[in-house]
Amino acid sequence: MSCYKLCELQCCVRTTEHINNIACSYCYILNCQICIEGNIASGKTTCLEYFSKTSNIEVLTEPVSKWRNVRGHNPLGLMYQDPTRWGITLQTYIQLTMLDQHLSTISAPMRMMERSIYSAKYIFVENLYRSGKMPDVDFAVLSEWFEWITQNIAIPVDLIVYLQSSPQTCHERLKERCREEEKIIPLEYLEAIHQLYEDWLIKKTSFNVPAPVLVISADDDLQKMILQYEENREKILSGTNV
Ligand SMILES: Nc1ncnc2c1ncn2[C@@H]1O[C@H](COP(=O)(O)OP(=O)(O)O)[C@@H](O)[C@H]1O
Ligand SMILES: O=c1ccn([C@H]2C[C@H](O)[C@@H](COP(=O)(O)O)O2)c(=O)[nH]1
Repeated sequence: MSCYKLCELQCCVRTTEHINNIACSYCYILNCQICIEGNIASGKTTCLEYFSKTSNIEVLTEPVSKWRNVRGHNPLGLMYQDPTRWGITLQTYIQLTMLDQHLSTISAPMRMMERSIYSAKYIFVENLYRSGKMPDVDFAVLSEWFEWITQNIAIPVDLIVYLQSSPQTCHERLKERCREEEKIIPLEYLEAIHQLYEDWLIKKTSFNVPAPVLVISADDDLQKMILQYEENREKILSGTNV
């Protein structure tokens, strides 16, 4: 369905632009794609659950169940047990599933998606490589795939919402969540992921940032987080950081 049709159907708008078959400013808003980024257990899924109650928003959480079970195999668990052997296996599959999510047909005027193909590469692959746990050849092959994909396929992202949390908070929440595969994650792992996120989205010194960034501090309790989401609702839903 074209954005014009979507706009007309959802909002009964028939602007001059539509009559002339070009996208009006409303159409652009109606095709907004927002990625929620942040460390492990920073509260991304909880944030998405909150916004899923808003009408006209499609929410896509990370397909973690697929990463834990692909045809009876658990690449997420294997990676945590032996990152050097299984890092490429997990990250190749994550790259595929994230691409699939980015390209899937949008079923609402606005989409909020957990992480992105960009953080899979710039944060998690990079961390495996920098920590010496991904062999050069695996990193080279994954990088070739990533570059081919991003140079040949349009992956629209309008806004990145960065849930900025301290690694200590994430470590506490991770222990509470108690996902079997993640029980062995030490604080140092979360510190490394945090640093990569900060370099990418705050300092902007490491990799290309594909969209404007809205930073929300995520160390607060759930009630305060909801207040922050409400304070930022308009910015988030209009797909801007100003
Ligand atoms: N603001 C918060 N305060 C306390 N606990 C939280 C908060 N947000 C999320 N949690 C809890 O922390 C854990 C991780 O949250 P989750 O949303 O799954 O994080 P992520 O999707 O970023 O990995 C869950 O058990 C969740 O209930
Ligand atoms: O590219 C990626 C993305 C995620 N992971 C890991 C990190 C966590 O253990 C799970 C899910 O992440 P959440 O932050 O809890 O949503 O997947 C990875 O290794 N590589």
